[in-house]
Amino acid sequence: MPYGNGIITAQAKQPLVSFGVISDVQYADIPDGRSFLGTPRYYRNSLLVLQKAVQKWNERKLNFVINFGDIIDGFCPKPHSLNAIKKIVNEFDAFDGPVYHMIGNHCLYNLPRENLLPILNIPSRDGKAYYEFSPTPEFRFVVLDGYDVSAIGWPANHPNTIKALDFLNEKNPNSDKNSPNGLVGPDRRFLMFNGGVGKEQIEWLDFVLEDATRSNQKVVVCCHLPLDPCASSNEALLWNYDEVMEVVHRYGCVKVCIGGHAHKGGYAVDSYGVHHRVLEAALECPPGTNAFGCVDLFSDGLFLTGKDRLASQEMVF
Ligand SMILES: Nc1ccn([C@@H]2O[C@H](COP(=O)(O)O)[C@@H](O)[C@H]2O)c(=O)n1
Ligand SMILES: O=P(O)(O)OC[C@H](O)CO
Repeated sequence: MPYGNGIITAQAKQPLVSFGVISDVQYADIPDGRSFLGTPRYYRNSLLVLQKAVQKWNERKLNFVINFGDIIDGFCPKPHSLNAIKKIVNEFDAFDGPVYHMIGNHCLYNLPRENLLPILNIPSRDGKAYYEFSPTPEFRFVVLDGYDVSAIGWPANHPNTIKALDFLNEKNPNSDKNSPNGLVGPDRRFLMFNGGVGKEQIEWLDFVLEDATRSNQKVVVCCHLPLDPCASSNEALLWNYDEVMEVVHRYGCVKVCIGGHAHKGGYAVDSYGVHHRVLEAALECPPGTNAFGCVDLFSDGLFLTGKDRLASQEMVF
């Protein structure tokens, strides 16, 4: 039995569905490097981490997989971006079931939305990348577009680019808008490599959660950018995580929020009992180690079985 002594194990039930998770693969065919703060990044090894993940997900015959974004790294030489993304999408496609992708900042450093979304098979209208799916009648999964209002990915003259640049100018006094210098606490999220959820998406979220509540469904919210300061570094948070969480808390149906982007990962339960899990990055796995997970979803909780650097976690709803 792979699980601990929690309630889920004690009931020894069959999961409703089981799914794979991975985040921040950030593949590039370039030598190893480091983040701005000096953390090692293994750009080529992340491909091996993904291959190992797909092998495990197939062995376990999981129902679907969710990729939490940043499929390739911003340092990927731009003439190679398209091939690098296709290479990683092909690796995901070796999984024997549906794969749900979401966009991260590094995806958008490489390709504009209009080219990226079809490759990632993200259902889209006007370049927007939020959607939902229901793999079992009891649950809905909402995938948010955290770069809806963003200074990256949209054409330079797009209203969302202009809105994002105005917002950054208002919130971040540094000339390098990726620098959090002088910003305090969660205000350190007002960085160019983050983004926000726009008004139309907020309204859509409200509609979906109201509908889920009426249909007696529970909801898992997925977003590349984390939604809770206690589960993430301040620098990685969604610009308007507070506004999104206000909508989430209006309804009791959201049980879990899962994200990536903050590479060292995290976990917290907020004051409304919503679980927040930020996944450890595949990119930061030294060769020979891994970071991916298999999630068993039950009506009253889930169990995330993590591999190596991705911590296991039981969440009871
Ligand atoms: N504390 C920080 C973190 C980042 N930056 C800037 O963001 C860029 C990307 O950072 P990575 O961690 O992904 O390497 C980096 O080049 C810096 O411009 C920062 O200023 N302060
Ligand atoms: O994935 P990156 O390079 O955008 O890094 C994000 C940072 O970890 C957020 O603090």
